[in-house]
Amino acid sequence: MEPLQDVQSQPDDRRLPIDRVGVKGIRYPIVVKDRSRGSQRTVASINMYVNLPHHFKGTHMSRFLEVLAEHDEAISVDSLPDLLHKVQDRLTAEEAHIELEFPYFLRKSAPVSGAAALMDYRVRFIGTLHKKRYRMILEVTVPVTTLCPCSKEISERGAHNQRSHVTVRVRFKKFVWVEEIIEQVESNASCQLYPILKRPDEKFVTEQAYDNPRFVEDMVRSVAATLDADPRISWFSVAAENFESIHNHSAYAFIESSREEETP
Ligand SMILES: Nc1nc2c(ncn2[C@@H]2O[C@H](COP(=O)(O)OP(=O)(O)OP(=O)(O)O)[C@@H](O)[C@H]2O)c(=O)[nH]1
Repeated sequence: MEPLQDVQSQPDDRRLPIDRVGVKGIRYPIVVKDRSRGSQRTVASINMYVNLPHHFKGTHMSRFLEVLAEHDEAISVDSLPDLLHKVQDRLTAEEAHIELEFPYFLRKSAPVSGAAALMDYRVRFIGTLHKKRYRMILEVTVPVTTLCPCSKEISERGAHNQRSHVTVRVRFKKFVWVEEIIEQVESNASCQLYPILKRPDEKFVTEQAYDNPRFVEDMVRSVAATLDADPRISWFSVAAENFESIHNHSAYAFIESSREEETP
């Protein structure tokens, strides 16, 4: 058989380097640290990219999957730096990026009945290796209940409330558990969510939300204050989106750490 053309390796004369090129949406089994059970198996959607200098026509996409396939133990936060190094080497790139997004499951017991089941949280690990500089962001999105302080204040009866998503991103110098971020967000909400609620539980969460009204601004300020006080955290951002029950749009607030992103 005639040797096959290696189009990707051909030159390109447009003098336009590409910041990120690679593969998106690979579904792959991973193992993540679980504070109560040691580890948890889940399935991630993985994106892998490298930079591409202007003089190359294309990157070698099969090599990203080869790096994954050759990684014979489960992929975890600990293996992220090694994976990034392997991608950088195999693709002879200056910069490599790996993003893992996956459901993280926590067993939660209802506040009164104790009825327990698993609840999922969206977690992302976003790793970058630029030359020899490794940086990683842990992102956790926590769904909670918020009840509106204004609605409660001005209404004779009840107050509008809704499910909200609070998305926390952190860079850390010392390990931070996913569970810690979840707890920080849930403890600052009008009320946390539960997979199972019997009637006594439903009464409890209804009244707890009413007793703890929170604007979207309250959510981001109280979570930001907690993260800012944590010496392990070198940078953070907090975004809160209330899926308002009285509008066909959301309320939204965002705070980013005033600290410079310290180089690890
Ligand atoms: N760069 C690039 N590759 C693509 C594109 N569309 C498909 N491909 C991939 O091209 C790959 C084959 O190219 P390479 O990965 O270089 O395969 P190869 O040349 O046989 O392998 P190497 O010898 O390791 O380079 C296939 O896995 C396709 O998925 C595209 O738009 N850009």
